[in-house]
Amino acid sequence: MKLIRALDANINRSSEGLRVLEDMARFRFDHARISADLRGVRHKIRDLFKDRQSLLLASRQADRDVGTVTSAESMSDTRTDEKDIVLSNFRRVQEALRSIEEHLKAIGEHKDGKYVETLRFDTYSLERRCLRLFAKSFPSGIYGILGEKFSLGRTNVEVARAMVDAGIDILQYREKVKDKSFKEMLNECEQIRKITADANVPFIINDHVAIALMVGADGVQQGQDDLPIPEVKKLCPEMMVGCSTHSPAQAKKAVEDGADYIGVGPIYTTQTKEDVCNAVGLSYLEHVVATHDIPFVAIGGIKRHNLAEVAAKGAKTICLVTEIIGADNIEKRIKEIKDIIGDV
Ligand SMILES: Cc1ncc(COP(=O)(O)OP(=O)(O)O)c(N)n1
Ligand SMILES: Cc1nc(C(=O)O)sc1CCOP(=O)(O)O
Ligand SMILES: [Mg+2]
Repeated sequence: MKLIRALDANINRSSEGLRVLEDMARFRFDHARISADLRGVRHKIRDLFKDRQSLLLASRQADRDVGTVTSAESMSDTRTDEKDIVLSNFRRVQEALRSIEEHLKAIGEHKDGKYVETLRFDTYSLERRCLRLFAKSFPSGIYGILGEKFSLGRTNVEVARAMVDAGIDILQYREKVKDKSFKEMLNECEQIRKITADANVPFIINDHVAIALMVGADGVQQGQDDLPIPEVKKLCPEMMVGCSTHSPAQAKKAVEDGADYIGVGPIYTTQTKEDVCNAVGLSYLEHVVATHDIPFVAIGGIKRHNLAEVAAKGAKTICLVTEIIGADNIEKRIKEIKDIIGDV
């Protein structure tokens, strides 16, 4: 009976921890999928013991639990940091599942013990997914975009390395060279993923959702003629999904669709993008600043000579494509840009 009592306590402990995590994913991060997956683990534990409910209840003797004093005096009630709450609840759940596993084995229920072990492993990957939610914030500063056509003969990987070394704040892989295969792009993105991950620089992939998933990118960029944002969010629930917009109506729709950030442009005339619409000017930027809370990046024709006016309008993240990748000395160019932004 004493072993059953330990099982009962740990089933409750794991369920309580999972419920806290579920609510955190659901209400704090609006993340339906992670919340549902956590609920799935909780239900699987309950289902495993549903035929043993009366035995578990009969074993329960909370008033005689020698551990209640210690747990009431523990530091858990002083936790305030959200990440700390997530981490400690995962610990709690994993320890409880481990205890359930061992006690099931001790009463000869090896198969069930093994099953609980798989649930514990599930919680490790859920923990990684939850922690990524805290990292999903859009940086301010310089947004760099790669593209070999404009890189003066340097490879995307070489340019990425130079940009990261110079302190780029966020980097997008955008390769429009027609004769580059998916395999080649994947290979480049794998290398750039490593460079950006080591330097803690968010890495976004333009257009190609599959490549973004395969390399574990931090985000994916979609334009008006690319995939619908709600569908991409379903495919990449833990990534930042950026939507390129060129008008107030498109910005409104992107926000409604659940984009994590929007591109706002082209502010000035640009030759870098084919079939681009006319420059929208600073007025569209002003509209976004005045109307929306969503993070955004100003883009299109931005150079050193007009950068200050873009920043002065309230753009906190600014993208310069050819001004950076077309520079002979990328490190020097990024430093010049940082100096201009720093002065605004
Ligand atoms: C940050 C950012 N903003 C806008 C775009 C343009 O995206 P899209 O309209 O899909 O055009 P292509 O880049 O695919 O030619 C972007 N890539 N990044
Ligand atoms: C890729 C892209 N998207 C744009 C948009 O307005 O959506 S403008 C653009 C190209 C910007 O390049 P440059 O800084 O060299 O002008
Ligand atoms: Mg696109």
